[in-house]
Amino acid sequence: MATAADAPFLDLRDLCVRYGTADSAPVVRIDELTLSRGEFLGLAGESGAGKTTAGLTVLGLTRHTGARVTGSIRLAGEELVPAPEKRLRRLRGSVMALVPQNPAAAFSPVLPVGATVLRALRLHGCTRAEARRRAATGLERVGLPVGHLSRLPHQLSGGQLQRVAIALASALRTRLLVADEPTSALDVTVQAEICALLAELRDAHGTAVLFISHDLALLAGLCDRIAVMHQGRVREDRPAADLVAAPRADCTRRLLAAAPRPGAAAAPGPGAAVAPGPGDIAEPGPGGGRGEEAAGA
Ligand SMILES: Nc1ncnc2c1ncn2[C@@H]1O[C@H](COP(=O)(O)OP(=O)(O)OP(=O)(O)O)[C@@H](O)[C@H]1O
Repeated sequence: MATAADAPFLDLRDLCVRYGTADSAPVVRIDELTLSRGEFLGLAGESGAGKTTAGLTVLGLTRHTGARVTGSIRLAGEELVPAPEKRLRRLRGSVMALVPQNPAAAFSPVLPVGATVLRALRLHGCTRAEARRRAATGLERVGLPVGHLSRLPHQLSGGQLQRVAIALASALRTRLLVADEPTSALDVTVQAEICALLAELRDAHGTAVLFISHDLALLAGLCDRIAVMHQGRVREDRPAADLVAAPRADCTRRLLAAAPRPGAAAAPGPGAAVAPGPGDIAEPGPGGGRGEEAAGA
């Protein structure tokens, strides 16, 4: 018999996100998507596929932009879709957090980054001394001198700021990170360092990571599984190595073809279709199945 310990850490069911009226077309419609403790799940897809909307909805952040969310998001067994804002605020930081594409937006431009870090730690129950200790350990873990905490955001590079954001997640012992294209503005070397830090965070705290990117080669090197979205739906969700070695959905093939990278995931073979296929274009009906079926796999 399944026990609570077997249950996925994050479990999305029949998740539907709409903007506008209740009968507007959904921009996200995920029948099922799960993430285990300590797992790295890549969420891939072309621009507009719904990746960011899905990630922000998990954190309860699309409510603020007028989204209508229905269905179920369970985090460690707790249902979040109808959860009060106060509860979501508490969970953000202590249990789940966002590593954004542009970390500068997460820090006040007029305060030293350390002030933001210490404030977040204090909000989540740390004493002043504990907050200072954890902030210093977090900075050390991401390889930055503690003195960087007294710098303003514009005095740090994009990669350094991203490290501070990860140091904060580490200091808060976050259990779920939604990383939304966290390395897309960084050069390849810094990108690799940030990915290594996320892996360390997983090892230190069992943090699960939902890593959003259109770059399948990057995801293949980092993630246990990859789910590929197209037009709001998950078209395939499989172990990363299998998915890049033998893509099933047309949208996956297009992503692979668009981002070949030496030494990383192989581009599809010459026979692979890269033009939109029927599985991508056809919108399955409301009772439509999961991605692999929609992709004609
Ligand atoms: N606040 C909003 N109001 C209305 N529509 C929105 C809003 N936010 C997103 N959308 C729409 O939802 C769809 C999915 O957008 P989303 O940003 O989630 O895609 P994405 O896969 O993350 O794309 P990208 O890789 O370009 O960031 C798009 O059609 C977008 O226009």
